[in-house]
Amino acid sequence: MVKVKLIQTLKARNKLIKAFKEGGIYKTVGTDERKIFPKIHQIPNGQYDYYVFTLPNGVDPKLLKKKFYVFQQIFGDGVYLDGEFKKFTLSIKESKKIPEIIYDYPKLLEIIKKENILLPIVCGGDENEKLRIYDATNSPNLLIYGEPGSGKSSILHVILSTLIQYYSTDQIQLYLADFKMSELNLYEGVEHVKSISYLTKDFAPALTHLKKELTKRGQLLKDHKVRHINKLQDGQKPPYIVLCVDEFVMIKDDDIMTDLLQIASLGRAYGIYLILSMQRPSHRILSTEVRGLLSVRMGFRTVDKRNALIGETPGSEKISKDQPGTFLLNLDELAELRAPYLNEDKTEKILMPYKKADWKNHNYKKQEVIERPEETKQQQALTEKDVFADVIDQS
Ligand SMILES: Nc1ncnc2c1ncn2[C@@H]1O[C@H](COP(=O)(O)OP(=O)(O)OP(=O)(O)O)[C@@H](O)[C@H]1O
Repeated sequence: MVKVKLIQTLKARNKLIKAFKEGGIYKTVGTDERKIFPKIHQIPNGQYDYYVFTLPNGVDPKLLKKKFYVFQQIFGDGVYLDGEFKKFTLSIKESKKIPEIIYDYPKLLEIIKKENILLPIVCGGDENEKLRIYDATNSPNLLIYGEPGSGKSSILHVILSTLIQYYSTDQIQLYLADFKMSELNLYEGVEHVKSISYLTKDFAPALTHLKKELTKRGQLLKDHKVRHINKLQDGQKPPYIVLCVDEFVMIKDDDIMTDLLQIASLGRAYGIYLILSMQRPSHRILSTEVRGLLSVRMGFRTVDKRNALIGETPGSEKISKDQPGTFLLNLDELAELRAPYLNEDKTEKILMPYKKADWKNHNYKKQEVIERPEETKQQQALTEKDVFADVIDQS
């Protein structure tokens, strides 16, 4: 037994030396150009899954970054290097290899009903293929990010098409924005969809409409002396609204951003929920204010550790390219999941029965025309304080 362990340790050590050799990570001394490799302090064993080593004086630490691909070639995609000047840790993460998850609506429905979920956001399955669905009425605003090809579009189809199948048009309305003009056009014609904006100039009026809707809903809650639309009786309850913005980073207009944040900050009580998707989380776009509003993150494979940290799913940079659709869910705690896979063709088939020939884009405008004039006058934005100041909480 001891002998087996010794052989494994030696093998692991030789593997790292091989990487040092192939990457030229050593210094040479003497006329015979003897190689001095980094000093290895820790080797993966049953207890640790990482190496610790220090560079000999005179070896440029930048070399490690430059030759990182050599570590990847030898240890695989799950390898990760941490350290700055001399001491480094090389972690070897065995990917959990969650098998591909088939999109199975009846199975999802069973879970939604069993767990009594009001606004179901489907996430995916864990290594035991146990499916996770959370309730957006508790965790209202979601951020999805990851590099191209990591599985963002597929999860959006999973989330949206589940909501479309689960709810009638009286129960949910979707406002979509697709600034890449590539992912969401297949939702055109679906009766639940009120608006699909491909340009920010079309999106601004949709947000203005939603702000008016906030005001109306605020008044409704005030009139009924309740704090959440779920507390209203059936028949009084307005539909849930899901606002989904793909490539949210393309919003360069400050006014639009302000409107979006206002909707997100008040949306929870009013039944308006936000889903944002982007490739690379950055501090510029994810300001402290935006981050404070996001209650859930789905971090698909990110280009590097920095992006993963900004998004708040540390480790999503280590997700293997061979496992598209795998992501870290940050909701209470971090969990590794794989989304069910839905491509465009399958989504198109699911959506077919919900498409209407007389569908018009931005048809919320029609709603506004039939609004009574005294309602339209009261359009200044309400704050939560305005609405609840004199309300006795009956919730
Ligand atoms: N959940 C999944 N399970 C298995 N494979 C998946 C999954 N999601 C995506 N894939 C695979 O990865 C490919 C890319 O997925 P997808 O288009 O969703 O990525 P993306 O992050 O939206 O990329 P882009 O930003 O370029 O649009 C798909 O064509 C599919 O082969």
